[in-house]
Amino acid sequence: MKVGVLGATGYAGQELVRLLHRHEEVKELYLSSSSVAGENYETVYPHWEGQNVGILQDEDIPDVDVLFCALPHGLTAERTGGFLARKMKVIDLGADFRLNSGEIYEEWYKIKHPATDLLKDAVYGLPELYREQIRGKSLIANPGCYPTATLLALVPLLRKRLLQTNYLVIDAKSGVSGAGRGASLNTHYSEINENFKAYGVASHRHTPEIEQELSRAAGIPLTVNFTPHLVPMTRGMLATIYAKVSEGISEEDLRSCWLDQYEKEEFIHLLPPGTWPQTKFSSGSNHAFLQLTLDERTGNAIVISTIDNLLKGAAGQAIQNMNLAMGWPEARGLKGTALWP
Ligand SMILES: NC(=O)C1=CN([C@@H]2O[C@H](COP(=O)(O)OP(=O)(O)OC[C@H]3O[C@@H](n4cnc5c(N)ncnc54)[C@H](OP(=O)(O)O)[C@@H]3O)[C@@H](O)[C@H]2O)C=CC1
Ligand SMILES: CC(=O)N[C@@H](CCC(=O)OP(=O)(O)O)C(=O)O
Repeated sequence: MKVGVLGATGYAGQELVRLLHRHEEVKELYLSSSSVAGENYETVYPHWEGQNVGILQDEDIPDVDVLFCALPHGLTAERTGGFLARKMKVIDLGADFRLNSGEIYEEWYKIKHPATDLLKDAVYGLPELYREQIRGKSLIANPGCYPTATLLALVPLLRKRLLQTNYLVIDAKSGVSGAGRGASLNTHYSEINENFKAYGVASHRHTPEIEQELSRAAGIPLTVNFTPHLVPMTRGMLATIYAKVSEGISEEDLRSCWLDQYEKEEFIHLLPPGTWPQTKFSSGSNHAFLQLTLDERTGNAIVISTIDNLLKGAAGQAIQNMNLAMGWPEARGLKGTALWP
């Protein structure tokens, strides 16, 4: 099995390399970079010293069986038609194929979608919710990290009509690695350390992605209030969600709906009542943790989920998608719990 990674020098790319390097099916790995082709991978990431990962190639990647694209949005879609014509399976960790509509993409991403004709061929790659559609697919849109944390919590409940659709509030926090490796004013040390801030308020690009998938689950168009925050930690994501339950629905109904959906899932864990998700439960692993309560005074459910933004929120989920697309056991190469403490 030959695998390629475009954007291998980024944070999501590096996590892919870590997972692919130990994946038993992967025999040849091609790593590419637009800025440092010709360098050893260890030069970019010295912690890879002695592992012989190889030399970074330019973006003219050879034919591979599976190609992961871990590039900024807009750069993958323009080349995807060519990759598919060469019979490669493409898994895009960016946002280019997540939205069904080129117009909505343009509205939120502020660029014209480079390949709207391919949108209908893409599947939204959240395995626990769309497993059968992903199997054998050639073009997979790996979900965003905030959408992953949100959809895992809400989609089963909306599918079963246990929540009202007119009040969904998603208050989410991310570690700074979610913003990638590139330096920026908003993410450098003295802007982040001992600081905590909201950003993208009522305007974040993940809003239409969350709304698209929740509307699909609910069977009617809905909107959400979604507010992301940056917290002074490196990795991890925690979403606290407020939702009004449907008439007569109890906490037990919500829990048993989750149990029906997730009891056989290797990576999704329903915590025992009273134990609330912590980002460290997921850190360094592909596991997600969920908990909820029904606040009887307000009639609102409070739902909390946590994932590692770089794993279940990016590279880990992408490997799950590769395994499904190739017909291998879904957890191959993804075993292991979080680093603790
Ligand atoms: N970080 C996260 O938690 C998550 C990230 N994602 C998505 O995954 C993708 C990669 O993200 P991430 O690894 O965090 O980002 P990084 O900024 O860390 O990496 C992006 C990589 O893309 C390459 N690249 C190629 N062309 C360009 C270009 N024109 N401008 C900038 N970079 C370029 C760069 O490598 P080089 O210069 O060597 O070519 C760079 O290392 C993005 O679409 C992101 O939104 C999705 C979910 C979570
Ligand atoms: C902390 C932080 O900056 N996070 C990123 C989301 C990372 C991600 O999932 O981005 P894509 O949808 O582009 O793949 C952001 O808010 O833009």
